[in-house]
Amino acid sequence: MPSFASLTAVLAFLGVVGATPVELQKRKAFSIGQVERKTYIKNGAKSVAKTLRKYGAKVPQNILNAANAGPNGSAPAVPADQYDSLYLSPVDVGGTVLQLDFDTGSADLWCFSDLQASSQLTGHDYYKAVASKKVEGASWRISYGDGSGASGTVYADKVVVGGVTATSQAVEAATSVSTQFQADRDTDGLLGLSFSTLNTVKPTKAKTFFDNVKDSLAEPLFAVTLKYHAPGTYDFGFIDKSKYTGEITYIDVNTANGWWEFTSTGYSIGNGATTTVNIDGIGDTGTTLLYLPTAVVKAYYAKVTGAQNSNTYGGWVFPCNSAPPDFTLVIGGSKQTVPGKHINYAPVTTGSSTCFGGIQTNDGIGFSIFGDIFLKSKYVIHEAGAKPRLGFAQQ
Ligand SMILES: Cc1noc(C)c1CN(C)Cc1cc2n(n1)CCN(c1cc(N)ncn1)C2
Repeated sequence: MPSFASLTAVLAFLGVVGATPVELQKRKAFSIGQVERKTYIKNGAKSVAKTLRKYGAKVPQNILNAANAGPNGSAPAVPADQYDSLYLSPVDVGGTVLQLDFDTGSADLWCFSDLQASSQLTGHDYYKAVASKKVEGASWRISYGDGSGASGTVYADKVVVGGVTATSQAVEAATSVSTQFQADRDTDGLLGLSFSTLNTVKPTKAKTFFDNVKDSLAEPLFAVTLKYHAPGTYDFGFIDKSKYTGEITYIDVNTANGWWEFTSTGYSIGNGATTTVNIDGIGDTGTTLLYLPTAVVKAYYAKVTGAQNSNTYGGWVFPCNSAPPDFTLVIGGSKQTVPGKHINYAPVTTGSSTCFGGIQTNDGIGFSIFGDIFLKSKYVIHEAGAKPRLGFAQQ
């Protein structure tokens, strides 16, 4: 049985030989102009990188460099107050720079806008909605765990974060925001970095900024460096070796609920022994504190002098001059330690000698939340792709 190659050769030969002399004379020399496809990748290395990613393969650094892939970018994450209750990053939204709270626990990019009553805009920068950019028929409404929320309409506009541009990002312009956001003159809106399945735009969900830009980045990832009482960064498209020490430990993410959800397999307090227990939770930069199962929280505060679970203050408190112990979570087999001083969150009221704990129970939430108290000592890589995963390293 002749091989496919030999058959092909024969057919090719017949193609020419099969033409009679008259037909040969009829054939004029001609060329077909090639029309460049818009999506044609001019850069071979970029094409190789795209193919490797498509099939879940790691892209070697030399190919990444040759692909001069990018644009990558970095934005600062600046504490909004002295207690790191939230972090704000500058974002160019349709030509105005707004201070947005990058939130890996939600998927809406929404902002204060000139569609709101002007009384709600005092002290804010806000998005100038342009009628020609309106997404007709689209609306959004979001509520957060603390009861705050906002709602409005949708515009397609250019958004730039640290030099990385989404040319047609769904910008969710607020027509109304809750009293908590009206009282907070620092936050001009949020930039969601969870999975786009959590987006609230109707009738058609919108994509997050990261989903819109990830294929243009050198690598489909962003890395979060929140810091204790100091500015950190959100890096897009690259891993910055100067921002962490030791090894990166990766863990697979369960995306079924739209979050960066994973399971820790245990914990320890101070220099104590490790307790093996599965703790399912979400990485969430938009949540200030670290919310854990009641048994874990009780075990922790048993080691803090004067700690009590206060009805008055709605959570675990202790004397501000206590020295709470370190707290360690086991993630992907590695020990991820939170320094004790990070767990002294803030005085319960200004000037009080009673402080509110950075670790609180996840009662009523249904899962744990690894919020800023946990994150601000870590370098956390959020990698998209066929199998999204998180990478953890010590800062
Ligand atoms: C001021 C101030 N300082 O700290 C906060 C919080 C505020 C309140 N102020 C209105 C600011 C505020 C309230 C929220 N945010 N920002 C972020 C979104 N929220 C989330 C996100 C998420 N992933 N998970 C739970 N909630 C609630």
